[in-house]
Amino acid sequence: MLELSKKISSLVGRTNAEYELIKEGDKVLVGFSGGKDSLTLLHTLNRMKKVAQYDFDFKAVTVTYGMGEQVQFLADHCKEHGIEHEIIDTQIFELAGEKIRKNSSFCSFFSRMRRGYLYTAALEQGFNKVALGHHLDDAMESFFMNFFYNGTMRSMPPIYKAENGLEVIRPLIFCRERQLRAFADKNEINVIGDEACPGMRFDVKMPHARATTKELLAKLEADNPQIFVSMKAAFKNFQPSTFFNKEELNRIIEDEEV
Ligand SMILES: Nc1ncnc2c1ncn2[C@@H]1O[C@H](COP(=O)(O)OP(=O)(O)OP(=O)(O)O)[C@@H](O)[C@H]1O
Repeated sequence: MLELSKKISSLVGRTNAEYELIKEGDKVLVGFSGGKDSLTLLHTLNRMKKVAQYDFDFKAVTVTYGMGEQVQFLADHCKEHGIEHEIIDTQIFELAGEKIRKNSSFCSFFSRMRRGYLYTAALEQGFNKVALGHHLDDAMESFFMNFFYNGTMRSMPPIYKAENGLEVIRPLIFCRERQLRAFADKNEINVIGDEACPGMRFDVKMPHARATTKELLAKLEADNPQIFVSMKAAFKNFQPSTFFNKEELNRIIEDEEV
């Protein structure tokens, strides 16, 4: 078994208990890109399965995009560690065609399509949960990107129910990206790169909003090393009555009148 830091295991254990992510009898399909995040997720669940008091099943699934990706080493890696694994080959890249040439939101296209394949596989094979490897840096970057560029305040919850009935879980949501990178480095595992989306493996740069947000957060953290602790606390201490949403404010007034 790979060496998993106690910090990651206990953080994931606490997140799991707090949000009831994985429970007795769950069947969890794990999105496994081969990147450091989903790799850590896979090995954390593998360990959890061995030590947890409750029984659950999981399986790793890798979606390819029809870009000539070499993913056999991921299948070999899973086999070596006794983890069930499936590769789903798709033509997402071809479908994206025009969008990628115009460089218009191809990342979200890849992500939406990939999600679709993961959901379909989960539903067809009787899984009730889909686990993704998003971490705290992802949640914060996503929040600030939406805040600064899209006019919404939204992020990535540890658990939610999709319209198709599947529950999507993010067991690493309180882990820092650097902890996950350290896990891959320490175990000398060859991981797939950190690109924000597969199209970037070719010639497209990291999307501007993401790059700017990442940089900004890194600068702020250099000034205030506790900033992620505060942001994480803020995400649990959300006070909608202090914003401008009229329905929310009306709801509060109506509640007070009752
Ligand atoms: N090709 C894929 N096949 C299956 N699941 C995937 C694939 N790509 C991403 N995922 C899942 O979606 C999650 C989020 O993907 P995204 O590309 O945003 O993450 P990432 O930060 O690059 O993560 P990773 O290091 O795991 O690649 C991943 O952690 C993984 O669980």
